[in-house]
Amino acid sequence: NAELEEKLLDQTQEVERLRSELGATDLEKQLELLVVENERLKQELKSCKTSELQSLDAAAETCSCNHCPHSQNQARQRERRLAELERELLEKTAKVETLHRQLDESTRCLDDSRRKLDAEHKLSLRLHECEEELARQASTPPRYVTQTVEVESADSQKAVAEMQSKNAILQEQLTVQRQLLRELETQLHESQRTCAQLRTQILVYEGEMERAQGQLEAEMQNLEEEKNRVIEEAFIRAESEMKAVHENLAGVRMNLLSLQPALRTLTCDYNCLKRQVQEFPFMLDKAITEAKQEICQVISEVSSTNQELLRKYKREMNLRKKCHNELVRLKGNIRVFCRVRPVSQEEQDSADAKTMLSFDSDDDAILYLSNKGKIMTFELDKVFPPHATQEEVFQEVQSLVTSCIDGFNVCIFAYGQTGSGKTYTMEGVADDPGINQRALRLLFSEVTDKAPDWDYKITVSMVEIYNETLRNLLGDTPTEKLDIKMNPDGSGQLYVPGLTEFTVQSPEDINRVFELGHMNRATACTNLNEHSSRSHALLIITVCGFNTATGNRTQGKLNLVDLAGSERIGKSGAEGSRLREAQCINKSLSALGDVINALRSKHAHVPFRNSRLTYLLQDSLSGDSKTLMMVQVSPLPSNMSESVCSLKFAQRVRSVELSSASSSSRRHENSSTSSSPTHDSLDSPPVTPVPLPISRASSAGSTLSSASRTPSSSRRRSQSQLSTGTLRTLRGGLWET
Ligand SMILES: Nc1ncnc2c1ncn2[C@@H]1O[C@H](COP(=O)(O)OP(=O)(O)OP(=O)(O)O)[C@@H](O)[C@H]1O
Repeated sequence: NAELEEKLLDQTQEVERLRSELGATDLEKQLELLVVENERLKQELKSCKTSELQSLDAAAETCSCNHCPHSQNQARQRERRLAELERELLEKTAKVETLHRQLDESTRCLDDSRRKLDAEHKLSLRLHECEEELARQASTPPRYVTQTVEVESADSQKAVAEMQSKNAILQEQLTVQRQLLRELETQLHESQRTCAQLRTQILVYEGEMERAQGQLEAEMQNLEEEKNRVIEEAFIRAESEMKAVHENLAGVRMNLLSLQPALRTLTCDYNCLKRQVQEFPFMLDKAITEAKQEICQVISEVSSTNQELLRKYKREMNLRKKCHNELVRLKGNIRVFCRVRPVSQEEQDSADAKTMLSFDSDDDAILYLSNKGKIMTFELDKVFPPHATQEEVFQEVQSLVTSCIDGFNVCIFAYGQTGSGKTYTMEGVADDPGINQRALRLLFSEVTDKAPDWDYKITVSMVEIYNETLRNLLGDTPTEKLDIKMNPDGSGQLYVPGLTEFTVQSPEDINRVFELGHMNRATACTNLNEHSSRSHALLIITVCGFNTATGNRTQGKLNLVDLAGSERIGKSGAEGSRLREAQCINKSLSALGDVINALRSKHAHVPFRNSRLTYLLQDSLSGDSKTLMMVQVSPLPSNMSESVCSLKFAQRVRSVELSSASSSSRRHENSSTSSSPTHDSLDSPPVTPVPLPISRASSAGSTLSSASRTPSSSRRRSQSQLSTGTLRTLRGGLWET
């Protein structure tokens, strides 16, 4: 037990030593100091940075050349340096944090050691109690004898055994304590080593911080110097600028002194102007009143002049109309031109190329024809040689075309055998158009020129007559057959139900009309060339005018007709459909011949109704209408007999005087209407009696401006003539007389 006590004492002392050693370590103090120092450094760096930035800002403000690249460069360098210092500080802070963590670890170890020491302390207390117990027991008087007895007694043996067991427990505890002590010693060593390392690191950091501080101070020194220099420079510059400003100020003062008299003059002028402006409204009112009076006077003068001019204009218009009518009367209402087509390239190569036609160089109305050794002379109104251009031909017909603007009905035929150039003259080719296109364009440009005094409306219809059947070439269904009917309104006028009338409002519309007409004509047949030779093509242009100044109205109609080929196909022994075609062509051409013959012979009855063609053209063939027949002639010897026929027919037609026949014919045929303009007195303008308006939209269809009422007997006569052979009528009537 004594030995045990001794050992316990030693242990206790050792524990005490260790406790004193571990109780207040320098490490904790040093770390605390280090943290405080670190904080201080941070604060210092922060304040240093702030003051540096402030001084830089102040320097930049005072320096007027803060855009100077040198100072900008320095500022950038300083900023970089500050950023480096900041980075270093951050690194150090991180290291301090690591040290903190290590210190925490050590503190935790110390806490463990403390807990173990507490347990040891408790054990030592317990040991102390045991010792006291032992001492107490030792102080009791020795009872060796008794004890011997007692030893041998069961109680003493029990007590010894208990003591021994207690002793064993204490021994065990001592072993555990020793073990603990050894561990604590190891930990202490470890802590000491860590402490030494931390101290070294702290020393290193302190050195680094000192170095950083030194750099910072040096940097601040530099910045201070730089600031002073910049301030100095700025001061010098400000001084020089101030000097310049002073000089300017002196100049401005001088100017101000010299400007003062000018200002006084200007003020005077301004006052003067102000007075004038105040007076201006009164002057303006006065001037306006005077101007109004003058304008009223001028307007009344102009209006009286206008009235006078209008009266003169009306008188002149009447005079012009009269003169025109007189001219037409002198020239004859039916005019006949002849056009000889050129020999084509293919024909030139053949043996038939030799032309039998010749022209009079002094008279453009004479054509010579050599037939069977005889020279025949034909006198017409105009002969166009093969080299005549489309333009030259149109020049001759354009006065007729424009007369329909004045309210006349005009009819232009192209007559001749197949291939003699009728279609070329009327329709022309794409790059060299014929009379049709040129006429429509001319009418359009003329009526456009007459605006705004005249308000015109041009409408166009296209009709084909094939085998005595009328077809609407501008309609949606060109194959549909049209009929000529008496208008049910009792006016006695003819009309064509369903005939399309296209209003032309622009030059583009003209192209559209011809394209549509051509397309519709082509769709209804297999061979367009052949079909066009066997059918009559009519372009009907109506021009309605209204004079906005005089209130006059006019309506004229222009019929442009490309007739079917006139050759004697009936003699060639054609059969079937060709024979029917020939009969229909001959019927309509002979009816045309009959009509012209009747007009020429001043017959009381003119048989307009004998064919669709003459029936349709009735208003343009009678009265004061103007008719032009363009006889087309082929120059080839093989076509000579047909050319002779065509030219003879043309010469007979030329002698017809429409106007003289008009009165009687109109009496019988056109009792209800007249196609010619009315001849008024000198004072009143000519007013054309306008037939019923024709409208494309009207369901009733188109109206023909005159109607004929052929007596039934004459109609019967015409029909019988047709049935016995129209060809004979044509040849026997006009053609071969
Ligand atoms: N004055 C001319 N200049 C140049 N070529 C012409 C002239 N006249 C007619 N031709 C040409 O002659 C040919 C026949 O002309 P076109 O078709 O006009 O005759 P047509 O009398 O209308 O015949 P059809 O009765 O068969 O319709 C066409 O190739 C046409 O281009």
